[in-house]
Amino acid sequence: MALQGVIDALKRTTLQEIGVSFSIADLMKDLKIDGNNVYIKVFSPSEKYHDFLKEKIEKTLKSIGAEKVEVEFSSEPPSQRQTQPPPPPPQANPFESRRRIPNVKKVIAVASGKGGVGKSTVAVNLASALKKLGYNVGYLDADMYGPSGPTMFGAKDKKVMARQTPEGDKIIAPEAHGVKVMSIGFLLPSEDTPVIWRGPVLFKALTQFLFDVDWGEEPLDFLVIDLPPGTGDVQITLGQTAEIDGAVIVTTPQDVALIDVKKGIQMFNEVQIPILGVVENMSYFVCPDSGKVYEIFGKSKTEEIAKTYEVELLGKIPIEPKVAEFSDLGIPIVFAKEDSQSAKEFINIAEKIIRKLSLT
Ligand SMILES: Nc1ncnc2c1ncn2[C@@H]1O[C@H](COP(=O)(O)OP(=O)(O)OP(=O)(O)O)[C@@H](O)[C@H]1O
Repeated sequence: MALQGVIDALKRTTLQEIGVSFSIADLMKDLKIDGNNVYIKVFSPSEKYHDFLKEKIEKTLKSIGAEKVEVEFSSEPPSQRQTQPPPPPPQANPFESRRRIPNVKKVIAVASGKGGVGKSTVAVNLASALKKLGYNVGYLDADMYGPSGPTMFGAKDKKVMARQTPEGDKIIAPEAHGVKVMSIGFLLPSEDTPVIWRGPVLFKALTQFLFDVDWGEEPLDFLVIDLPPGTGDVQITLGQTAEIDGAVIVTTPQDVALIDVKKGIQMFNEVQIPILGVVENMSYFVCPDSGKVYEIFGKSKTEEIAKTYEVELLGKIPIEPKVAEFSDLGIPIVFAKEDSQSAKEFINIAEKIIRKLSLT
């Protein structure tokens, strides 16, 4: 089989079914042809798509005469240095197809390596703090598996409307506390509906969420995206499809959470999203009677980790029962109690992020 014929066939094999605009050739890291036998290595960070990609590659190559097709996967994106096959086409890096989210100046993703560390609380209050500082802000709850944003913003019962535009239908983001809010939670029939997102459906829903929301007439200064916990498909899809200006990683001082911080940092480096810094949540508790500070989860090692990975520790949020109480009432602490320690910390963190992003 001729090398060029194989490359051409792989270039023609697009992956629109899973919502991406590149072809198999764009993902290719290695290709060897021995008679009618083909060995190919492709970039695919998520195992979920391995069966789909393998089947697609086999079908393509067998249709042009291959007998044996061996497919291997790599989580490393194709590099510029590869010598075999010949230099990739201009679109070789999957991150090059990233688009800017329309009508948004700066996009911030809030992530955590582990569930339950207060990522949504931080994302909601960061958006609120930016609003309080005078910016036009949107909040996108991309936690497809457990959307809590609408509750925390007191926006659970908001109706979501759509409008037709020359670029297609747009979902209009309702407003809560002056912040434009969008969440998959708005589109589910009830809070208890289990959402089972499988590969291609997830890609499509997330892409729509990222690009088809009407955030209002004025461009947003900041869009805060609340990611699901962990380092899975949503994060990778986001990294491949949208231009994110910076990521914030939320953790708690426990060792187990910190292990996941390392994973989070590595993942953002892999998907080439700059890290703005780490926020340590539930850092300490101040006894209201004595004013004594208790480090409930033990001595924090977040600073050490941040130094090792050369990321900034943006701030430490204390455990304050009011944070949870107001969250349940649908009023972010930044709006509900601006003199609380947590609210002050959130404002400090927002100011640091504004400074960092205005430099990029
Ligand atoms: N600093 C804090 N002080 C007191 N309670 C807090 C604090 N931060 C978060 N909480 C509470 O902890 C719980 C978990 O927080 P949250 O839902 O923000 O976590 P999460 O990391 O987003 O969780 P998940 O990964 O499940 O989406 C909530 O009840 C929240 O109100």
